[in-house]
Amino acid sequence: MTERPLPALTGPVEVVGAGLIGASIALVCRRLGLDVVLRDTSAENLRTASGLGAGRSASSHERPQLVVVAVPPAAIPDAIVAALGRSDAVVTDVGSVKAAPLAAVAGRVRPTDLARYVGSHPMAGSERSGPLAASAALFDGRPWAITPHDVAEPGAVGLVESLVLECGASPRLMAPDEHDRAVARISHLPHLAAVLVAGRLAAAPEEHLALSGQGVRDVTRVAASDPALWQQILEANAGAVLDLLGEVRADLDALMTAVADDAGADLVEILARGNAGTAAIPGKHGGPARPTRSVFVSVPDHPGELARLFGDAGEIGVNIEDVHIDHDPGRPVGLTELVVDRGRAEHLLAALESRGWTTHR
Ligand SMILES: NC(=O)C1=CN([C@@H]2O[C@H](COP(=O)(O)OP(=O)(O)OC[C@H]3O[C@@H](n4cnc5c(N)ncnc54)[C@H](O)[C@@H]3O)[C@@H](O)[C@H]2O)C=CC1
Ligand SMILES: O=C(O)C(=O)Cc1ccc(O)cc1
Repeated sequence: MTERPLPALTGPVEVVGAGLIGASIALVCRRLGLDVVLRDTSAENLRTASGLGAGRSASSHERPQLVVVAVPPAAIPDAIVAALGRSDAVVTDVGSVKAAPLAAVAGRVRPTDLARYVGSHPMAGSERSGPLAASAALFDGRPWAITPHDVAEPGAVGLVESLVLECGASPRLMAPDEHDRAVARISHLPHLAAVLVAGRLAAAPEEHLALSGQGVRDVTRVAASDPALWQQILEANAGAVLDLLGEVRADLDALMTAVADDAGADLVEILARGNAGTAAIPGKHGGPARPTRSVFVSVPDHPGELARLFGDAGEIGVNIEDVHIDHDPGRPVGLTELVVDRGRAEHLLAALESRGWTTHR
């Protein structure tokens, strides 16, 4: 991303908040052989994260090179201020919103200390929380925003960039305000859309739910996330989220009119805008979106079968872009969706069938 040499991440790295994101970063740092120091207000999460090999409990006299604040959004400003006061380390946070915490910190620390703080935000995670959901592979190939403020030290920005690269992620430098508008669009609004759709399901008749397929699962997955976390995220980014919700409200009115009036052309235009939106999402590694197609394969519920399927796809020479497994515990097979390059899908289907796999077209 930049031409200048980046400062090496040598540790110790201190992680404040050893939950999903914090423990995942800690696991990466441990894998690099760095000394990792953990802090958490939950003794249980601290014990679990240490037990998973994410690091050791902090003592009273740590001298970290880098502190990563990974606590819930509402606790972030206090935790950054405390970290800046405890040592002379570079401090970053991984919070989902950047401008409001920065303003809160800037009002409470000296400019020389503020210079050591650089916000960041990994665009990776899950609907699960806590250290048991952590993984050193969480950030592989994902974008990770770095949001320097005007007086941030270049060396501090560089060290955060080094962390991002060591985590296997792709650093994207941007201003905090711009970041917040971006995540309102690509994360917070999608989350709320998922919540609204999922909200129609909780009290739905069982025979309706029994027909659920992959579509409803795709659209609602993130709605399973922790409501307390999301309440804090939305509160911190209310302005940008409200702007988009206003646009969606207008779209919803237009959609209702088009459906009610049987206005086919208007409806097609609205649906086509959805096509354009999905096509605009870049490919996984930041390149242009490549058209993909899903190939569905029945996989027997035996150890090693999934590995055999992946092995066969590899021998057939087709790269798997993404995978979803729909496993019904009551049945001896799982349905596996392999997302592959659209131009290679037919070849994969035919080759898998010739190797004895049951596919679904
Ligand atoms: N969940 C996700 O997918 C993503 C979350 N984030 C951000 O990362 C941060 C952490 O989120 P998760 O790891 O998902 O949450 P989590 O709930 O898994 O972990 C948070 C941890 O912080 C601890 N904690 C709470 N208050 C604390 C305090 N004052 N001092 C020290 N420890 C404290 C909790 O005990 C818990 O272990 C949040 O700010 C969130 O916005 C960023 C990207 C993705
Ligand atoms: O699970 C997913 O796909 C997510 O999108 C998780 C997520 C949650 C919060 C963030 O700030 C960033 C990513």
